[in-house]
Amino acid sequence: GACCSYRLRDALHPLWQSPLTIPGGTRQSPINIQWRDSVYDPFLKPLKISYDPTTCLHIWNNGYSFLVEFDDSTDRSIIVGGPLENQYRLKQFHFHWGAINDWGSEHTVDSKFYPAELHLVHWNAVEYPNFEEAVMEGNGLAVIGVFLKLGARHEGLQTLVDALPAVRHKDTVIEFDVFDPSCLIPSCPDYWTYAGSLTTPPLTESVTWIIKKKPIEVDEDQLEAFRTLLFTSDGEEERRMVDNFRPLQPLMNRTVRSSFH
Ligand SMILES: NS(=O)(=O)c1c(F)c(F)c(-n2cc(CC3CCCCC3)nn2)c(F)c1F
Ligand SMILES: [Zn+2]
Repeated sequence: GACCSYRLRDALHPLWQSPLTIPGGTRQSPINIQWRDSVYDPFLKPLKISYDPTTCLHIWNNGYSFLVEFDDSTDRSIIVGGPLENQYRLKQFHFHWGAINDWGSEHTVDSKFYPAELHLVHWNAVEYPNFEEAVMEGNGLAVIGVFLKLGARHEGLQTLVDALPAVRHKDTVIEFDVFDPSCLIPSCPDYWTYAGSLTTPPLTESVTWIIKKKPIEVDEDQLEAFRTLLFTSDGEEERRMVDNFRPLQPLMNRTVRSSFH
């Protein structure tokens, strides 16, 4: 009947083609972070981040976002502490952004969107043999989320922006051999944390999310540079890579904890 076709049409988001809500999903991402409902947890440790810039490998356009990938064959770029029981290895980082500055982030804070959001994806190499297996386990991944807001030009981001024309089309890649992503993470230690999922296929419920309270500032030209990328391969009809964020998911029976009062 009309109702179920409406639900089905509504659930198949054009970008992902797969259902937007995972049947039986109880810890899906992204979510709205209601600041006053977050619970201060005094037992949360500071997050320790140690990246080796020479583990950077390449930038590639995978048709959802542009990913900067790292050599995760050793423990040279890791995070530990915070809400995490183990240390996690950096695998890649990427961004989500909007067609205009009014939206673009995946998480929201008190229902406010930022124009973009950075995700640094790490996996639990203590307990699992590789990233692909870790993606399927409840404590397999840890993703640091950093909001981007419109403001001053970000010099560290500019080296990335300068490389984007070379990965304009889907499935293009360029070598990117030295980059320290900690320059993209605010020095303020405050974060929220909650149990969630990948926001792209396979949408598995394997992510401990660590969302930094403080955004980084980037300027209009840098956001516009993201919007010059394409979802499409060379030779296909061009579709601009914008609005590559998943809609908000129900909080269900979850509490967001804060590392700060
Ligand atoms: N937004 S997010 O939640 O931070 C986020 C992530 F956490 C990810 F892990 C990925 N991810 C997806 C794959 C394909 C793999 C292909 C082989 C099977 C495992 C997935 N590689 N990394 C991702 F694309 C993404 F957007
Ligand atoms: Zn992401």
